[in-house]
Amino acid sequence: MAKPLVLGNWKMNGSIPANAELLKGLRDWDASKVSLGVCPPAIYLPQCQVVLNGSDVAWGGQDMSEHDSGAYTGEISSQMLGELGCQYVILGHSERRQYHAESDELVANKCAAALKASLVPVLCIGESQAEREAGETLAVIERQLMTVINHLGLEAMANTVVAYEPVWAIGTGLSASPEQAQEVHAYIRSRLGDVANSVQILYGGSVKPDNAAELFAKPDIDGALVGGASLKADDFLAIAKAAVR
Ligand SMILES: O=C[C@H](O)COP(=O)(O)O
Repeated sequence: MAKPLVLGNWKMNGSIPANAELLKGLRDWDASKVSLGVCPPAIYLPQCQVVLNGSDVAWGGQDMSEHDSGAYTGEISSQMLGELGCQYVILGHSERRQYHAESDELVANKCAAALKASLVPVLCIGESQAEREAGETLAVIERQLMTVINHLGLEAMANTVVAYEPVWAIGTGLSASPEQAQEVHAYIRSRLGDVANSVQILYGGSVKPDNAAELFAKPDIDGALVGGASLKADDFLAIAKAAVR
């Protein structure tokens, strides 16, 4: 079983002074039992690099272009994230799929570009409330996941992280129950063939210090992709401590 991983997705939050305070609270983390990382807005990546360099805490992007370079105004490339010392890049987050019309194919292309630049893609997949109510959860997961697996090949999946994020649980305070999450995580693992045990499968959606331990107690939940609760060092560290096995 891979080492647990707890990643913070700051989304479009932060400021230089607030980040300084938050990063100061995180930088002494000892990653021997649980890996920890933050994904700030891209403009704050240099600040993270300065503060976290030499620490056990990793950092990464929240998105990137599928292209290497060129006339793509507003975009950031995998190489640029690499230059800033990023280890991870979140791809296919439901907010990108919803507000920027990202398709499964585009997300698969971005995952391939990330791997080419030696970044670890954190592939986000998950169903909407309507899809869950219609009994389509596993069909949605199958479609989103298999588009990427078919594009990259199973072997390359060993260098990725998968995050199950039910859209209805994101930012709502309504986490999936440990049993609901475990069912989907086990399904994801079953589709990863020979590399299943090397892939960290994270849960995301209203993870807080008070529900993290029961989620992490499930056998196929290897950590969390944390939104709101990653903005306070104490809460984020409490979640990371709950992931210690
Ligand atoms: O990427 C993180 C997820 O969207 C979860 O966000 P949340 O913890 O604020 O619900």
